[in-house]
Amino acid sequence: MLERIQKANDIKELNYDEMEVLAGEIREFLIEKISRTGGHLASNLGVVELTMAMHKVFTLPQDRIIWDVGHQAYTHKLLTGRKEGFDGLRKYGGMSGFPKRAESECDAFDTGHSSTSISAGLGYVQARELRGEDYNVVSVIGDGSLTGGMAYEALNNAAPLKANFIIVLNDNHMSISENVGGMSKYLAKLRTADVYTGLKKGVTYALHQIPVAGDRIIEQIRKTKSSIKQLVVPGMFFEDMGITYLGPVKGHDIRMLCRAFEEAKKVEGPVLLHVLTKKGKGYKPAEREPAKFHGTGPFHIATGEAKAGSGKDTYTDVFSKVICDIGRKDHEVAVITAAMADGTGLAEFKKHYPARFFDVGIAEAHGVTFAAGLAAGGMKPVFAVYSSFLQRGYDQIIHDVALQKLPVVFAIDRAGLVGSDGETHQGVFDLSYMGSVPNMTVMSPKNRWELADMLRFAVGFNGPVALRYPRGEAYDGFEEYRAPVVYGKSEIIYEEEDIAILVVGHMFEEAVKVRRALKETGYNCSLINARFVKPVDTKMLEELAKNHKLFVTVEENVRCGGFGERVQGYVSEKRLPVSVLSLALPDDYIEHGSVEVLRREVLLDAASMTKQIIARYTML
Ligand SMILES: Cc1ncc(C[n+]2csc(CCOP(=O)(O)OP(=O)(O)O)c2C)c(N)n1
Ligand SMILES: CC(=O)[C@@H](O)[C@H](O)COP(=O)(O)O
Ligand SMILES: [Mg+2]
Repeated sequence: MLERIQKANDIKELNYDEMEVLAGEIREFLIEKISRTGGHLASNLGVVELTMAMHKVFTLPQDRIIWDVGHQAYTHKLLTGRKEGFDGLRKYGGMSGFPKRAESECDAFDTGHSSTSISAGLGYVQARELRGEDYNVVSVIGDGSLTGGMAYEALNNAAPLKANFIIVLNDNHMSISENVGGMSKYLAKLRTADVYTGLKKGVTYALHQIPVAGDRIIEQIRKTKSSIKQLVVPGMFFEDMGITYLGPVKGHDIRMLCRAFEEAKKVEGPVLLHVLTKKGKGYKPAEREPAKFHGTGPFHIATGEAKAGSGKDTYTDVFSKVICDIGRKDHEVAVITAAMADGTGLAEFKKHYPARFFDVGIAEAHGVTFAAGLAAGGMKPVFAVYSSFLQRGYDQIIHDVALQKLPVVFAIDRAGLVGSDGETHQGVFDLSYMGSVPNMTVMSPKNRWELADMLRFAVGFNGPVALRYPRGEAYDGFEEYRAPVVYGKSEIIYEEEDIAILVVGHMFEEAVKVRRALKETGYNCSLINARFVKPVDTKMLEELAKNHKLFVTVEENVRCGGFGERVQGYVSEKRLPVSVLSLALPDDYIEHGSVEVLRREVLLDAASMTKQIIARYTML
């Protein structure tokens, strides 16, 4: 069947029996391809039938499907003529793992971060109405993504709409790990609505049989919060807002899904179609461990075991161990994650100290202010969060944390280039956005030992601290360089003259190679581990300026607002007699690919940096 799908809408030629065969083939295809390339397996296996039904009922690219997060859009890519792209999935120059308008006209909106789909869909709907156009708009949001505040802002805004807008709630009761919170509980109730409704109808009937008193009881219940109506009409939360609720629908039954979409199309106004799916459906290891197969590297299909892995600790592993140790000794330390307990390494803390572990859902902005509240209440909160997701909390960082000088530690994981997730996930802005906040201290470790030392320093510090470290294996070189962390002080690794490399965090490993290459070519070169990006160690700059002609700053962050600009600013302001070469990321978005390849592309690999330094030095 898959052979018959060459382009968008080809699926319309298949009957339901053929579609069922196709669903099986798609699953086989996805498992086979992702076992080689890695990718988001479990979520994609869960939406095979849902995607097929949408492609059967709607016509692309006229109709617009907006995928929340977009990590589950693989079947959509397959059905829109991108089968060949799967060999290069998430590789440099290859197909993205997320929807991209630049990749296909069938991708209506670029995503990667969660909870945006209803807002974007509503925007499309209003544009359609204003321009007098005629097409369907379907936003597909998962139950995990429905924990994000933006989704509610959008539902609130969509409720009074008079025109058709279809919101699909893909409910597999999982975020990356188990979903959390009140809405998740509510959805669990809706999931069993059939049984529940039947039961309540029975209760109502029985009450009616009681002469006089029965009717009174029903009336009473009607007035209370748990009214009969609430019990017999599933989806009341949505209905009461003015959003038509349809469902729950079995998400692996193609016929039923198609019927439900046909119904949804007829509704005048916003309609929420509640679809129940199973994460990892059709691949036993993923069904058993959906969190492990949410995003996976290459694996052996027969066992589900990972193919690669050096066995070395990642920076996340180091953070995980140290924060547990800190939490064991200091009972005022509490940790927060925004639905990334596994990814940030906080799952271990949860096991040992569940009362001081908080998963706030995919709600980074709330997570920041919640941390501020914890700090104001006397706790020492550590919010472990990916760099790109923390972008969501910028105002909260300023307004709720830094303005009040509250001691919140931001353990910023996935800082720098993250690789195959691409533009939306590269953690390349945090030095700029954190550095621009008054009262914020910004630091980054050169190796695993320094991450441990800095984390202890940060937790003991009386003010907000941003501690950033990257995805991947922790560098374990230079263990002997472990001078105590002192506020605002950098660390001299090699002291010479002429050229001084001042490096931020994990780029240290690359800078060591650069210095070696420079030495081999006959240059003198000092190497300074910046440690603090804010405040910059200006005393050190003054000292270095006495016998160096060139400062080279190295950081995996955009140049704009980064460490290099801070150093350059100080040098200009004080008229220090040195040139500054800032090696950083360009003012651009960086696509997917391995970190190694991407660094070469942006000239932040050791060889390219060495060349740039020599070129600049020779010009002096
Ligand atoms: C703002 C933001 N925070 C965190 C993430 C990481 N993340 C990606 S998918 C996901 C879970 C989404 O759950 P759900 O929407 O239910 O989709 P499912 O994987 O269950 O299909 C999370 C937390 C993200 N993409 N964006
Ligand atoms: C889709 C999404 O946002 C996450 O699944 C992300 O891909 C996780 O990245 P890591 O693999 O770095 O944990
Ligand atoms: Mg889910």
